[in-house]
Amino acid sequence: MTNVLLSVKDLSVHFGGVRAVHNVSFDVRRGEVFTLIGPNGAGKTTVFNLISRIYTATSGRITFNGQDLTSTPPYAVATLGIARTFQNIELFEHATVLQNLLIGYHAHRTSSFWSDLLFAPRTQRSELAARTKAEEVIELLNLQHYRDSLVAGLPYGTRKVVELGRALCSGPKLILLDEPSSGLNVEETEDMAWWIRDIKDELGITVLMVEHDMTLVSRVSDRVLAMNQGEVLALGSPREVQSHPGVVEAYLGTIDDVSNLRRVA
Ligand SMILES: Nc1ncnc2c1ncn2[C@@H]1O[C@H](COP(=O)(O)OP(=O)(O)OP(=O)(O)O)[C@@H](O)[C@H]1O
Repeated sequence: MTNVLLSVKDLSVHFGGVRAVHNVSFDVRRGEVFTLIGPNGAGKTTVFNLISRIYTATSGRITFNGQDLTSTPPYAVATLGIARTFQNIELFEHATVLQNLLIGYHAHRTSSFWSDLLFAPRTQRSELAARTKAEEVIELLNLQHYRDSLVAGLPYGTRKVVELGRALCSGPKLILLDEPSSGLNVEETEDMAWWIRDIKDELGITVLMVEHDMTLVSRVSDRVLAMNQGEVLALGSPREVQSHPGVVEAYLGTIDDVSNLRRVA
């Protein structure tokens, strides 16, 4: 088994005259936290949309766990073991936390209409497994207090954790986190750093993250890829990338490093 879980090679997508992503290549290794940084409009979310197959690449190749993703339909991407959270939280607002987590478990599994209708042993086993997984995630993310609360009534920071939980319930090999700290205060961002570490260390899930908060990036990332105007600027440890002259210039042009960058959402 190769050490590389996700491989992106010479990836490009152009929208009319906009080169949103241009000749981008990187590998994400199994078990690491790999983070994409870059100023607004750099192409980070577009890379996520290409991996999730929401967008189709103009050229290039994406390989996940040895399988070519380039022409895989979006629903099949999830069944291969890729889960995702969004910049704008996507949950069922009028369902409880537990119900959202159960949906997260079932969303990417196939089931038989007759088996479900008759609540056959196979369906019963699946329900039990879903419940066990949801409880495991509730425990991991400390959501016990909110298990039966409607999502609509929860504070933003808690909803963000529930969305993370929903993604974890699908049992992914790779989780894509799109700006996990956006909208969170400093304390909630610290908690998020703990969850990301736990996801990696306790669950062994590989994390690919887009993030603007450089404190969070430095705390959790094994490697960082900086992008600007659709292209790769630098790749390395958080420290190496933050002090890379091209990265500093892309962000602000004058400061010594980008460590105090925290985007106001
Ligand atoms: N569907 C689309 N149609 C046209 N242009 C697009 C589309 N999606 C993205 N773009 C353009 O591609 C460029 C990269 O956008 P993208 O959202 O990937 O940047 P980003 O690095 O994620 O920025 P941010 O940090 O602000 O979220 C932008 O110029 C954007 O306007």
